[in-house]
Amino acid sequence: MASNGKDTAENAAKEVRISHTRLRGIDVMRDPKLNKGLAFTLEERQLVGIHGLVPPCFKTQDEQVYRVLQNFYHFESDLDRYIYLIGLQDRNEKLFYRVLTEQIELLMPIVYTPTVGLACQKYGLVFRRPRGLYITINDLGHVYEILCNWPERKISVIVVTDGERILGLGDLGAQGMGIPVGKLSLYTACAGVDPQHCLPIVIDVGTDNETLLKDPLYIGLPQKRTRGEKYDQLIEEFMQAVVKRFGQNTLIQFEDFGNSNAFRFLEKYRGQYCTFNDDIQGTAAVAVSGVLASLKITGKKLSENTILFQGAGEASIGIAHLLMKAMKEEGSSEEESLSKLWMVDSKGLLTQGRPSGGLTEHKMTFTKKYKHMSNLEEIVREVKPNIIIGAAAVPGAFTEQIIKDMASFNERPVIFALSNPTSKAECTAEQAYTITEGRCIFASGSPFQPVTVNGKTHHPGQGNNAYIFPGVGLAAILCGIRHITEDVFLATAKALANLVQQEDLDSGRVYPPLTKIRDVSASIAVEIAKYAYKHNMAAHYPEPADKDDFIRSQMYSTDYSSFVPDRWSWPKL
Ligand SMILES: O=C([O-])CC(=O)C(=O)O
Ligand SMILES: [Mg+2]
Repeated sequence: MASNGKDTAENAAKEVRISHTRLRGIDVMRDPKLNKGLAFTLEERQLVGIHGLVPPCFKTQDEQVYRVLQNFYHFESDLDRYIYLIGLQDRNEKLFYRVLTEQIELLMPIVYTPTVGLACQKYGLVFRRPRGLYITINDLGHVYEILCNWPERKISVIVVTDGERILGLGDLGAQGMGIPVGKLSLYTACAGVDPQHCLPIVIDVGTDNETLLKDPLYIGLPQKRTRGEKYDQLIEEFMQAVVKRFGQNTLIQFEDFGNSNAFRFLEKYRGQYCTFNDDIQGTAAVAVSGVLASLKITGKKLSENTILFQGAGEASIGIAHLLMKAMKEEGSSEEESLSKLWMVDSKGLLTQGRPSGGLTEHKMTFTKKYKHMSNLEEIVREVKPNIIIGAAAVPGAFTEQIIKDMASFNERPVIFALSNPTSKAECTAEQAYTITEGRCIFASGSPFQPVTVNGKTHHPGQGNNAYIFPGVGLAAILCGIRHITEDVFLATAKALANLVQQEDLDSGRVYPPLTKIRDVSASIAVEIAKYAYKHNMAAHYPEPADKDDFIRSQMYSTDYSSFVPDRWSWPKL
């Protein structure tokens, strides 16, 4: 794997990275990609003309990391920590990624869920420097020109949102920008995708959030959402413009779109572009992986489980379809698989012709010929699931009674409270472990602290798509995968489940620890690369013989580059 940037003799002996730039003087320090702060050597300070602009002392990157962490701990609120870290990202990118990579467990809850959710809600206040690209409905007909304004020419991955369903927090309009920014930080921290090749984008078509519309600090178009044909035209123009500007192989990740748009665009674009929807497919892969790993504890076959979903939106529908695929591989018929998957939405159990209505096409697949019930506690008692999955952002939906009942008809009940951020979780880790007396297999979308019950400490796993998109994306970029199929996500779910160790299972975790996420993402990328070449899905040739070596060698290094005199790239003085 790429070096973690420690300033050791061992690293010094490795290749020296060289910065080529025509910038000189203060501009070098103002460029976060080049800036090294106090780590510029005396020679470099003289060479680029910043001697005297930096205090006369020299620090290693290790020493800088120490200072960053001291600052980090000094702040009292997570929002302040978020602002500090984004500030660091704006000043010194290598240092930011070095700290994020090394301290992923500590910092991921800040740059990602849950704090990023709060940051989006307060984006007007948090806003310092713009990051990412804003394309509005008023730019219809000019999207390509806006993409051309982006300073980088080579872009490998775009995360795009229209802000309509930010985590479980609802419509945050243009303030949803925090999400693509956070997701792309993880592309780099978890999978080593060069930050220069990442582009966060907000499609701003307005917001229906009345509070934001009245908020003088709101950063987006202060108008109601444009929907219908004009909106679709903008998305269509955007997709075409991306390919025109950055090429056919640019990976476009849809993130936090509203339900019907998310499904529509996935169907429309999946066969045409290199694209996926993280909330449908990424979440599906991570949840299915958790379920597959849980089988190692329960000793059951997948198809022997009855699975109940609280929610019938992007996540639940995506998970259910991927589970069906996995059950099919196990030998179950479609009918048998469907009989194991039960769904509840805000109007109750999905039953055929239910009086409360509200059955969209996607939900229809999962309706049962069954009496109609609307109370989740009642439904749980009736259906007696082995696995219960919450993904509707209804905090507290898994009541004490539900958790108790799950523990009464299962030796090891599987309880996944996947809604984000933490405030939207269906139950807390503490509730799940204490009420089931430590017997449950628990995972949550946002992080929870370990819980000790009867002297045994349980480490809840984080069933978050962060385990999926960086690795899948890295493989897609490096192999030039044309279209990302459902099979890729099933292969990813299996690859992730296979990385779960016995010691993880023993500590109650159906995911590898977050501290290993960089290695996990690389391993997933290797598996997907093998899969892609085997199934003729990769456009980049020649096929690398040693995919492990190839993938890991391409990962971004957080080591500083050196500035050396370069008679070709330096202007005459
Ligand atoms: O961002 C996250 O933590 C997971 C996710 O995609 C969502 O909740 O929408
Ligand atoms: Mg999302």
